[in-house]
Amino acid sequence: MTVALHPSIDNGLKQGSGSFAGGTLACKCKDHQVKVGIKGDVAHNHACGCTKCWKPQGATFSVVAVVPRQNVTVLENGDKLQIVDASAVIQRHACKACGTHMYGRIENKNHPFYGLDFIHPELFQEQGSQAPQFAAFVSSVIEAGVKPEQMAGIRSRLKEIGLEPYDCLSPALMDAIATHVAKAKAA
Ligand SMILES: N[C@@H](CCC(=O)N[C@@H](CS)C(=O)NCC(=O)O)C(=O)O
Ligand SMILES: [Zn+2]
Ligand SMILES: [Zn+2]
Repeated sequence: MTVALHPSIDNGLKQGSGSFAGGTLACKCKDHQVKVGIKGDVAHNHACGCTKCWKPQGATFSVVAVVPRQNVTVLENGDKLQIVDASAVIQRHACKACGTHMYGRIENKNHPFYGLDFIHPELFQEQGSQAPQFAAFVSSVIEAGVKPEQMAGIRSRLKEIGLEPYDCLSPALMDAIATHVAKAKAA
């Protein structure tokens, strides 16, 4: 049996259209769904193995991407949203009823990723947004109960579908963070 990573990637990556104009994210409630409007395509879409990012039932990884915060608008039933952990760097706004994380926001203006919100593209009602590009925080799945001896199979399955596994973020994003830190220190 192949390793289950996440339902949106287990059958292979579905490439984005390259011209996704944005759409609506909907939570998993049967009625009074929380709906969040997103302008434009997502960026840096990736699988995340950390324990903080929201995953659908049974998934080992989250699939999460960023969009500029000004491109995110709560459209319907925003009264159902609550912040999961106000002390976290990323304040994840989740539906109180079904638990789905609708967007995660960084309020610390000095953070390297300030200005970007984190969203889960599988919640789009529309098709065509950017496909995942890599896998991050892969070793962290052990913290959620995966056995260390399962890791070789998980990493090889990620590679097989085209997602390079990293135990923090991708080199490009780690470089971006370090560049921000270096500039802040120099200032
Ligand atoms: N090993 C930790 C890693 C958590 C972590 O650092 N997650 C990254 C990727 S989402 C992060 O930037 N977290 C900031 C936050 O959750 O606010 C875990 O699995 O809980
Ligand atoms: Zn809901
Ligand atoms: Zn994460």
